[in-house]
Amino acid sequence: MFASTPYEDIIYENRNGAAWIIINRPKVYNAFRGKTIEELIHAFLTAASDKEVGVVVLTGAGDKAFCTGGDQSNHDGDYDGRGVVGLPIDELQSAIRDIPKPVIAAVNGFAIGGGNVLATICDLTIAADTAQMGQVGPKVGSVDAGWGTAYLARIVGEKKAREIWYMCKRYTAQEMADMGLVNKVVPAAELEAEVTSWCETMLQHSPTAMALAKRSFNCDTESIRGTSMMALNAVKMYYDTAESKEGVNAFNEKRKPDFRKFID
Ligand SMILES: CC(C)(COP(=O)(O)OP(=O)(O)OC[C@H]1O[C@@H](n2cnc3c(N)ncnc32)[C@H](O)[C@@H]1OP(=O)(O)O)[C@@H](O)C(=O)NCCC(=O)NCCSC(=O)CCC(=O)c1ccccc1C(=O)O
Repeated sequence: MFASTPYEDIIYENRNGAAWIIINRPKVYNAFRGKTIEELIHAFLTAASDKEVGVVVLTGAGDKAFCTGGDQSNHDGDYDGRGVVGLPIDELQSAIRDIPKPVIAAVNGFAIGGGNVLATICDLTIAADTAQMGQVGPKVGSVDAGWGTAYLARIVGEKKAREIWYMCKRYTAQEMADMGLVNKVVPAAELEAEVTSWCETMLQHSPTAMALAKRSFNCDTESIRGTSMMALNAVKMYYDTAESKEGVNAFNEKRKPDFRKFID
């Protein structure tokens, strides 16, 4: 029996002790706006305090995308919500890291931009063989300098992390598994069953031991939270520039950006 909570941009289901949090904006490839982030924070905090929940799954609705980051149609220097850049993205990232339960990213399609950062922060990542993952920030006038860069480097190594950000290529799920960003790749039709099976295994384990393990992993990279917060304020100033806006406008106008004109 599934218990569910009504939200507008996400779906929340308790599936036998696993909270499934599903970003439900398939028309924009599960890009997030302010409301989406607020609902995701609420859902993660709900799962954190629910004694019936032992593990959390983050995924996207439909078969096209896990999450493609900020909704570019709602981005004009600020996004449309609260927080430093109009998205309380820092609070969501902290919620995923801080809840004392494992979080699995079930990557069912594109995990791009801020969506790729969410998959990076989750404890585990299981991806469909059809998924494509990568960064677009420098192509669209943005950067997650903190969790998106320094923490990514802890996972895939400095050279690969720099390649991901500087080249803005799309990688297959298998390429990301080879780099260490994905734990397992499965045929798309088997993603839900595979994730459910990992949840069932972890639900048999001691919740306190699991929580202590997660906290201890986090300790080692905690300073990156400070980098992220500082960078968010720098990114806010960057979002107000014509150079950043050129990236957003180019994406929305479906053309290549012209950044060279901003060289002094
Ligand atoms: C996902 C793509 C690679 C898919 O490409 P393709 O197959 O060619 O399809 P498209 O025609 O491009 O897209 C299909 C359809 O979806 C719409 N769409 C896709 N992504 C978005 C989006 N993010 N916002 C709005 N709409 C989107 C697209 O317009 C099409 O709609 P139609 O109506 O059919 O025309 C490709 O689409 C792609 O690269 N998308 C990513 C775009 C992007 O720029 N994402 C934002 C990156 S920046 C970001 O996420 C920052 C937000 C943030 O979290 C943050 C802020 C400040 C500091 C740190 C962070 C942080 O990242 O943590």
